[in-house]
This record gives sequence, C-alpha cells and structure tokens, in this order.
Amino acid sequence: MNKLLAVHTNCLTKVFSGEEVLKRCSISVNQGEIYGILGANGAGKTTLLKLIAGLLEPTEGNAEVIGMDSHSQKAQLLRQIGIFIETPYFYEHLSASENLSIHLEYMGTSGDIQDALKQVGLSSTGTKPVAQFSLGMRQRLGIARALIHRPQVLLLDEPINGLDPIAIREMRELFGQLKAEGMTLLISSHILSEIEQTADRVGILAYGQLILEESMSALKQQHPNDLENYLIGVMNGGILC
Ligand SMILES: Nc1ncnc2c1ncn2[C@@H]1O[C@H](COP(=O)(O)OP(=O)(O)OP(=O)(O)O)[C@@H](O)[C@H]1O
Repeated sequence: MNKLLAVHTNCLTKVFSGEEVLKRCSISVNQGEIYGILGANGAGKTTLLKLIAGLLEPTEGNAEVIGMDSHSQKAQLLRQIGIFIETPYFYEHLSASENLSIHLEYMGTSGDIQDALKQVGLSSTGTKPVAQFSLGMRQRLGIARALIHRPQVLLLDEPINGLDPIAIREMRELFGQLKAEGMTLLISSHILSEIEQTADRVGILAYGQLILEESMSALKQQHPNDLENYLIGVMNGGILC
C-alpha cells in the first residue's frame, strides 16, 4: 500500500443473505485528509465503514488501514483507529467521564478525559448520568470516546445526526482541528451540505457501488452553480462517471 494512503479498499464486496450490498468497492483515502462518504439511505455507507474497521468480514476483496489488513489484523488495528458507527451505547447510570474512563481501561490505552470532553463541548456535564443526556449530548460523547486515544484514523458514521445547528458548526470545527493535528477522518453522511463544507475528497456510493471519487475542490470548480443537483444525480445512480 502507498505510504501516503491511510485507507485503501480493494474490490471490497459484502453479501448479506445472497444480496451484494457492497460491490467491488475500491476507495483511497490520503493521510491527513477528511474523506466524505456520500450515499442515499441503504447505499452501503455503514457497511463500508464496518468493513474498514474490521467489524465485518468481507465476502471478497480487502481493506487496509495504515498498512494493516482490517480483517486479519483487526486486534492491532482497533488501537490505531477511532470508531463512531451507529447508535453508541453507554453505561447509563454513569457520568460522561466515568464512561470514558471505563472505555480507556477496557481498550488498555490512555487518553485525556477532560480534554476529550472539552473538545466535544461536554466539559460541564459533571456527575450527570448519561441517562439524562439529550440525543446530541450522546452523539458528542460517542465522538469523544472515538477520539480520546488520539487515533490515526477516525471513522465517523453520520456523526452530526441529532445535533442542532450550533453543535453541527462546533463539530465541523472539531473535525478541522483533528485534521490539523494530522488525523485522517472518514465521515459518512447523506447530508450533502455538510460533506461539501467539510470534506477534502468525496466518494459517492449508489446501490453498493462506488460511482465517483473526486476532490471537493474539483467538483466545486466543475459544478459552480449546480453542485447539489449534480451530487444528488450521482447518489441516485443516475450519473455514471
Ligand atoms: N447485518 C445485515 N444483514 C442483512 N442486511 C444488511 C445488514 N446490514 C446492512 N444490510 C443491508 O445492506 C444495505 C446497506 O446498508 P447500510 O446500512 O450499509 O447503508 P447506509 O448507506 O449506511 O444507509 P443509511 O444511510 O440508511 O444508514 C441495506 O440494504 C441494508 O438493509
């Protein structure tokens, strides 16, 4: 694998119950960039992220993250990546910092709990149990848990779901900070505007197939007035590149 690639998938395919939900998908994510995975509901975004994280076994093909095979080197890989995929579960009766402390112990790793909580805007939650958190607070805590050990690669599945516009802006700033620290971020979303504002490059999935992989600046240049319509067309599988 090219040393400058943080993530590379090679003809990655996943079949569930006889149905190919991810089809020979090959993406390349450069180190230190924010890569947006766009796709309509059911396009295969979560499946792709789970395969990259080693949480699912590929039917065919493979995924490599910082030079490690996601399936065969899963245990080593889990310490180097941060994962926020699907609804995060917590110990409901415990506080945010207690949840993070248990997570660090379980992972056998270290991290600055107060710093992680500050980064996601949860410093002032004190001893409040997670059971009393709003949906947005849970999302933030899930993201804090994913980044607390300063992973090289952060995989975020729909990270801004449930957040209000202020929190969305804060998350955007946080992603920019993490990138500035050298972290590589893969962010899936069906929210076009968010990916447009956040990502350096984008991969678009439609019906399990990678239809387009392109830098956001090139797309903005090519479609100065109709980028949203163009992206929707690609996400619908209507425009093949
Ligand atoms: N464990 C599973 N067993 C069977 N089918 C699955 C499983 N996980 C996902 N699928 C199917 O794979 C397809 C892709 O699902 P996936 O969750 O990857 O899409 P998505 O792009 O993340 O969608 P959304 O935006 O709605 O979260 C869907 O048709 C889904 O029903």
